[in-house]
Amino acid sequence: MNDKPQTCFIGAGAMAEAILCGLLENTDTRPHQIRVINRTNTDRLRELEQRYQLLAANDKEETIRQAKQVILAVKPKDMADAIQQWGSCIHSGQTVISVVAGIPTSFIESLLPQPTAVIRAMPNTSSMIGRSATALCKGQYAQQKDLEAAVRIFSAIGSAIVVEEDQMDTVTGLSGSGPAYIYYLVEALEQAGIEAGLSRTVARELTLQTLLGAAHMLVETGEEPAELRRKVTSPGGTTMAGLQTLAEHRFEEAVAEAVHSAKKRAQELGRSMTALSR
Ligand SMILES: NC(=O)C1=CN([C@@H]2O[C@H](COP(=O)(O)OP(=O)(O)OC[C@H]3O[C@@H](n4cnc5c(N)ncnc54)[C@H](O)[C@@H]3O)[C@@H](O)[C@H]2O)C=CC1
Ligand SMILES: O=C(O)[C@@H]1CCC=N1
Repeated sequence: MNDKPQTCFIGAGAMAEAILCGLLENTDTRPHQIRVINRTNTDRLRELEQRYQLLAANDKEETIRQAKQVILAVKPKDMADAIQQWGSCIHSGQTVISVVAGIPTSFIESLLPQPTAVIRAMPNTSSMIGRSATALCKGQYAQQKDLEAAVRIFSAIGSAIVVEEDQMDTVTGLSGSGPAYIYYLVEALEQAGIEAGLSRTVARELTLQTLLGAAHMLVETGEEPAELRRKVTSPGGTTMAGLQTLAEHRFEEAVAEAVHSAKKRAQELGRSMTALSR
């Protein structure tokens, strides 16, 4: 068995786990081909290694050097430190894939010792079950084949779509953060059901199946969401009353503002990093 790491994660948090779990479940990547490195939390590393049967990265520098892909999955504020700490082990024969919100490929390239292929990706936590919506773009040294290899990785954990880098912050606000908006909606629906007299179990079951049914309707019928919404809404009926209340509470504006605020935050994170490196 060739024990050389194919993929080395720098950062052992929720996102690294979601991606590695997806890779193991949905591709032919084997546990011995993955290594994970973090800063200090060895308990967390042992937990991931045990849970997914990974080999430990005993010599961290050598592990990074040997990996075909290095996936950067640290918090944006830790990015500069992480690249300073590990960047000297990264070389031009590798591809660096960053899932870090807001951080431009040019920033990563500028801190690496050699011109290196950098791919920026924005997945979401549904990678855990092979259902991420990921958008990707490439930096100045990455070739089409590097982008395609990254697309293959993320296609294995959901859908993967290539965009221009100037769209990545918008993507972050929409599909990177998106699962949280949906969970918030689920919480709100459930809570409303409970307050109106349903048991928690009944409210949960009805909410989840409604969410799943609506998602499948969108995918399987291919109809426009507005058209599907129209079909639920009988004139003078119950849905119309509910939708009117949502409109009165400026539902659409609230969602648009949420995406916009998340995008703005991604831009701020990017700018603060770029300023730090000057
Ligand atoms: N959570 C999400 O839904 C998504 C997160 N992202 C991005 O993924 C990145 C990671 O997010 P999470 O996994 O949620 O964060 P997290 O806080 O759960 O994990 C971050 C990990 O980085 C490690 N770390 C920090 N500094 C390090 C260093 N110098 N060397 C090695 N490891 C270091 C920490 O020990 C920790 O294990 C963030 O940049 C975020 O923007 C992207 C898409 C979705
Ligand atoms: O909240 C965050 O910053 C990360 C990026 C996209 C989703 N979660």
